[in-house]
Amino acid sequence: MLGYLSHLETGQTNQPLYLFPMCPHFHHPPPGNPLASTSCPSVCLLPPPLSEMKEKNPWHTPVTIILTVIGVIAIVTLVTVAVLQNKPIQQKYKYGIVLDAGSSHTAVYIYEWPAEKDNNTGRVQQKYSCKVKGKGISSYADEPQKAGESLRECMFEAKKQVPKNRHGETPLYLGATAGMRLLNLDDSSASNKVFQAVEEALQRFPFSFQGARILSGQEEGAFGWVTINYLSDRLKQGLETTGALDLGGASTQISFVSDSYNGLESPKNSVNFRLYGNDYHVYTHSFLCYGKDQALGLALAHQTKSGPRTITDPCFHPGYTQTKNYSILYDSPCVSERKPQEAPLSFTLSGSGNFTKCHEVIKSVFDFTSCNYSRCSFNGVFQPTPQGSFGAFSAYYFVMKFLNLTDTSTSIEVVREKLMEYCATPWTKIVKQHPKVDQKYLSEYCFSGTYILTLLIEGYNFTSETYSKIEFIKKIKGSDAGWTLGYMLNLTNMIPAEAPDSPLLPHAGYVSIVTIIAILLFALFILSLRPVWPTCSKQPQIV
Ligand SMILES: O=c1ccn([C@@H]2O[C@H](COP(=O)(O)OP(=O)(O)O)[C@@H](O)[C@H]2O)c(=O)[nH]1
Repeated sequence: MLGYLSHLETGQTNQPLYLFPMCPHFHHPPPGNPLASTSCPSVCLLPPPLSEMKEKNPWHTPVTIILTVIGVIAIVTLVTVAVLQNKPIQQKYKYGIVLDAGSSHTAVYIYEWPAEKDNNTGRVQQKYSCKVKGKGISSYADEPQKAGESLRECMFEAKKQVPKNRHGETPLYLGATAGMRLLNLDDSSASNKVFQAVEEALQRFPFSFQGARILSGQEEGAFGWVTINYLSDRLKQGLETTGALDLGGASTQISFVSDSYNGLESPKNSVNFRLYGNDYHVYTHSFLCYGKDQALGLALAHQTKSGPRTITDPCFHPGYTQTKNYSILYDSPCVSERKPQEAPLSFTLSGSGNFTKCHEVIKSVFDFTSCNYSRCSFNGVFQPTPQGSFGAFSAYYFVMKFLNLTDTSTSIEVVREKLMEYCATPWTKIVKQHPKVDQKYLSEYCFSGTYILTLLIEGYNFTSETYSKIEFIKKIKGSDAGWTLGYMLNLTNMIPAEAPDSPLLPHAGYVSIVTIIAILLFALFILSLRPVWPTCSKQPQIV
């Protein structure tokens, strides 16, 4: 047992001097009773006489002190180096801008991704979006300059959103869809002038402008499919993919992977991708003129074949009336050839709000009779049976959200009943219920809802079971569903064909393991000094 009272050895003081460096809570014994058990609860190290201390206490030998200091420094260095070496580089971002020049409007999207992750995607996300005021660029055919001007406000905003030092290296793309496809069909010179005007306008901004062009329907469908599968991390993880349903104003796209489609039957509907080491054969088709605005035109053309002055339209609410100009309606190349001879200037449309009849009118704009393939959707277009889950976005979402029909666990029969009730609601009541909604949009929801249901069920052959696998979506993880992100990922080569080498451990895991090992090493080092540890006893000190 080691227990030392210094005064006995030194005899220098009357009051004993207790030196218990290892027993910090040990207090001086009560005066007059130096032997009484004191408050040191258990282990006590009574120091050796000062003269012996240097020899007997290993903590005080220079070698031990030096070793301990070196050990601590080594561990601190190891952990610091590990942490710094593997610390993600300060989050610096890169940016890409895509303008979606749709038939009804243009939207500007800014994407950002960590600068060091250029080639290891799954990290690109939408930073900002801006809806350009006014109509789509195709509606400026007669005054192309205004198409360029219309983009300025959102582009100035984009300039503020992207840090100045990144402006020059930020790619800027403009992709035009069905509105410009139609204008190009109708009047290619007007379409070129619109492009010239928007290019001139975009070149004035400090970004790296990569050109403006019309996307093919196939690209629009395929990049929408890439976007939603990228955002839901299905591509990177090699999971079963989700189909994409995109409804625009002038065209609509369906894209999905089917076990029964390898691209041999109707190769024009096949798009192949190799992404993150997986091969995808995607079926895709874009129906020009079957976006919801052009489909309404088709339905109206069907009802005005004979050039009447009035029509009773079942797709509009009872009490709704509108005068429409024949030449405006038949201006679109989707219906221009069907313009009735000797039609008056205009006709008056009166709503009757009858879902069943509206469904019949809408069905008449589809051709379900011709099919030269094993199976078709409509208009003689090959399509495998829908398979797996689907994300339905753009106007699908706007319309179904407004009608409160985004819950696809609701049976198709119930959806029909709800639409029936909604269409039959008098226009005055609808306006009262939605005073803030633009009346142009408001008047068309009965038609649009009925059109969506017809397109999905009769057009694409969704059944009660597969309908329930559709999810109406606007955004995924904060980024809008649409073709723009997929388009940019493709053009910037940001989805590698092969799976990137992933680090063995994520950064946090790596740092934890290094820290735990360092602590264990330190503990082992301390334990290895055990033979030379000074000991302490619970027994009271007897002097
Ligand atoms: O808040 C909104 C915004 C858009 N839309 C409709 O969604 C469609 C989107 O068309 P876009 O111009 O984007 O598509 P494109 O025809 O060029 O593919 C159009 O019918 C719009 O009227 C809508 O119903 N609500």
